[in-house]
Amino acid sequence: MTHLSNYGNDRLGVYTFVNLANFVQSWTNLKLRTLPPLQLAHKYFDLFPEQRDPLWQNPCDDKRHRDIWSKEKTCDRLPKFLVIGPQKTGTTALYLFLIMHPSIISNSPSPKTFEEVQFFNRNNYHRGIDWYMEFFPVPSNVTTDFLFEKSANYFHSEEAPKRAASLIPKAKIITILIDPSDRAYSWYQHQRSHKDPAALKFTFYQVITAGHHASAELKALQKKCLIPGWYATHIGRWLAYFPPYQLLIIDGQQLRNDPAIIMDEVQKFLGVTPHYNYSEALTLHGKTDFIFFEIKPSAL
Ligand SMILES: Nc1ncnc2c1ncn2[C@@H]1O[C@H](COP(=O)(O)OS(=O)(=O)O)[C@@H](OP(=O)(O)O)[C@H]1O
Repeated sequence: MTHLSNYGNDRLGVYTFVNLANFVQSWTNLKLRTLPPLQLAHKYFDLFPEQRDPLWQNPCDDKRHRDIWSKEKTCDRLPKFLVIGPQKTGTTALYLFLIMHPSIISNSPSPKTFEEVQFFNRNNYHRGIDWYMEFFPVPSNVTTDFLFEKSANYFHSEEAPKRAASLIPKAKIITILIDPSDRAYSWYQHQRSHKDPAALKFTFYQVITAGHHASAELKALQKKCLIPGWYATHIGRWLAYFPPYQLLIIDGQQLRNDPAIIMDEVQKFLGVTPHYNYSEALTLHGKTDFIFFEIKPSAL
């Protein structure tokens, strides 16, 4: 985009390239050849395969980019923080608590990806940032409104940290951890309840103890079950792209037992205003397996 706008509409650019080509042709033995645009693109990506995967940056971070971007567009429709998972640690509970806050606004749900946008980890990324920003409202107050997105598979994604850091480098990152064996078991039960044929076929014991000689199906299930639990590896990857003060690790057990204290910590970490009184707003009814709460207007 930048190159097209810089050179395509720029007469000096065309002049420079024509003369450069003439110069090379006259003074070297290099044979210059060209191809139709599509074939040229294929050729280029054959030569530089690492450049097939784009890395989107915030168009508003550079004045030159901002100047050539459409006036109808804004960069304010990007999240200020991400809840990255991992799955089965209480991310839905945290999401529901967060959206109780008057200044915290989630993305609209994606019908295709079970409500989560899953932009940074999957091929949705290739749909581009306009596609992503469509999920977010234009904030009524850029300073005080906190847009966010929860995609629980970002946590263990190889690509997500690098891509997120490129587009939203100042974003805060929230992760929840529980005992990885509890997480794995909860995930396995989740798969069974969703009638995953492999999870229905094998016991949890078989899944976690499968060795080299196990069937490909069982090994694949084991990977999906256990890999998100390699907490140090995944957090290390996020920390390679985000400074530690932008990362909040929540104890999932405490979130379950004492959500108001955790939500106070989250508010402080985000720097969100006004302070929302979760102690008043959340009325837990003794059961920890499900989320029960009442929203009290007096909480503000
Ligand atoms: N308030 C609160 N705090 C912490 N944890 C809670 C809370 N409420 C529910 N849960 C438990 O969270 C588990 C589901 O986690 P997720 O919402 O992350 O699952 S998912 O990835 O979105 O499918 C799921 O765990 P399991 O019951 O062990 O499967 C829920 O019981």
